Amino acid sequence: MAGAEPPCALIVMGVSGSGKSTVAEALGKRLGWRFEDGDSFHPASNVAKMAAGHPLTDEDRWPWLNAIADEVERTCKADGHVIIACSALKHAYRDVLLRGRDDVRFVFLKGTQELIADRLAHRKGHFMPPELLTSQFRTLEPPDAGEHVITVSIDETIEAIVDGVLRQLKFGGEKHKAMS
Ligand SMILES: Nc1ncnc2c1ncn2[C@@H]1O[C@H](COP(=O)(O)OP(=O)(O)O)[C@@H](O)[C@H]1O
Ligand SMILES: O=C(O)[C@H](O)[C@@H](O)[C@H](O)[C@H](O)COP(=O)(O)O
Repeated sequence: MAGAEPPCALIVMGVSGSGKSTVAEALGKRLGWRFEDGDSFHPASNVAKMAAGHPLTDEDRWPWLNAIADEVERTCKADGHVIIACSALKHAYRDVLLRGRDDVRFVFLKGTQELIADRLAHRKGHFMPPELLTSQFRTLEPPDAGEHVITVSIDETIEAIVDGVLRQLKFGGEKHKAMS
């Protein structure tokens, strides 16, 4: 079950605009872990579809999720560490990402649609149209405690969010700096 072992991978999850890329990158810097943006694992067809304002289907998402799961598996098998930003909206998606591993932890960025819509309205240079936020919330199945998830409110500064995650992970950045 996820969470029984010290993590080799963290997956920062939540709807579009919840702050996954920003938080995951900052967390990666603090931990000395490699950061990967899940967006870069999408086939071009998925990006084009979202950019045109259409939500992805499960069929669109399986290959993308499997590509991210491959990356997690490769890293953990090589005794590396990685932090990945990936929406991981449904329970079934998170199961695909985990592949039964117990050394991968999810970090759920929780916030209201109102706050996230406001952030998306100000985000520049991203393919994802803010109009897809409603469908993201409709698709979202918030993780439950059995998924060993760390849940943090996004209504904080990035630094406070990162501190909160590290506290809940029960380690500070220093100890893990050399482990990337
Ligand atoms: N805690 C925060 N406080 C203020 N702005 C934030 C915070 N987290 C993210 N942002 C901003 O919100 C927007 C969405 O964040 P981003 O990391 O791109 O989200 P995601 O990767 O989940 O789509 C960006 O413009 C980012 O700078
Ligand atoms: O499953 C999905 O519908 C998409 O993957 C979506 O959840 C993801 O968020 C996009 O890649 C947009 O990118 P941002 O999350 O960075 O806005």
